[in-house]
Amino acid sequence: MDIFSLENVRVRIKDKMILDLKNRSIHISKGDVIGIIGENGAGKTTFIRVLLDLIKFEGKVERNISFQSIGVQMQKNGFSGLIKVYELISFICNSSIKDKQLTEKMRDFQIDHLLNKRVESLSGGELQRLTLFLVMYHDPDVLIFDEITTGLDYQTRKSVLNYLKKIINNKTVLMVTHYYEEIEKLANKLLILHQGRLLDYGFIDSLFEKYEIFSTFTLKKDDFSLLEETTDKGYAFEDKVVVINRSKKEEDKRLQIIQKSNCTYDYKKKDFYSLYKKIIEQKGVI
Ligand SMILES: Nc1ncnc2c1ncn2[C@@H]1O[C@H](COP(=O)(O)OP(=O)(O)OP(=O)(O)O)[C@@H](O)[C@H]1O
Repeated sequence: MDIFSLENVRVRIKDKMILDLKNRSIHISKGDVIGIIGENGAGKTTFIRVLLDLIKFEGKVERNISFQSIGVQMQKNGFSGLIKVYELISFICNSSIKDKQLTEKMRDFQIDHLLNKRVESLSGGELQRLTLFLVMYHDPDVLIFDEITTGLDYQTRKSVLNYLKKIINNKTVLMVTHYYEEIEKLANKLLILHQGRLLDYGFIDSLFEKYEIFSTFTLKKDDFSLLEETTDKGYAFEDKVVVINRSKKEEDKRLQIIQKSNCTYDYKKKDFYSLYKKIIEQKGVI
């Protein structure tokens, strides 16, 4: 069953088209966990705002779910920083802060010791735990996260991700992110936007197949010459080069060369950086 379906959606602000899904239809089904990616200004937040009816758009959006069943974390949460944590919780949860069930849940999210703090004084990790608690409190069927781990340190990000992995079971999830590891860990579908246009949308495994990425080797720039005879190109990335193997046969051939030379390399079965690069390239947007 489709939870959301979009046809021909366009968002125009003044004369600028900031989301243009003309002639495109997008179906989001129950149980999909979708990573939404694209560079800054690609239209990711606008897409989410369309789903939630928070912005004026042309085209058609069907929602087979009530807004009460959607839990949303947005980049700008709109909480006043001056409000105390316990005030915010009792307001959003519509319950006394002393309620037994509420207290247990707060303990689960490790926010029970933050109740008397002002929201503005919370650390990034504390604020994200509080946000997740508020998003999850009514146990929504659909979860929408707009950069849930941005600004968190490595350790906190890891623990938020582990937590998300546990809670998203059987839920439909849309997550805007700039971190490929989040997609790798959680998502089964990918939606790629670029300058307001949809570049592709589909199951991650199908996209890797469609764009012929079987695996990748990442080498230091100086070592790329070793593989130059086996490929016409690599994707430069910081001081490294990524080489895409289109098949197991190509992987084996290159692995032999790499191992003979003793150079250091990284191997990835699902390299989202290469997938994104290839999609951008094939759609002619660079
Ligand atoms: N209210 C607005 N008025 C004018 N332009 C807007 C408005 N909202 C968004 N835009 C523009 O629309 C484009 C898409 O914005 P959006 O926030 O959807 O991008 P994004 O992909 O979420 O970006 P980021 O990764 O930086 O959060 C941007 O160029 C942005 O400046």
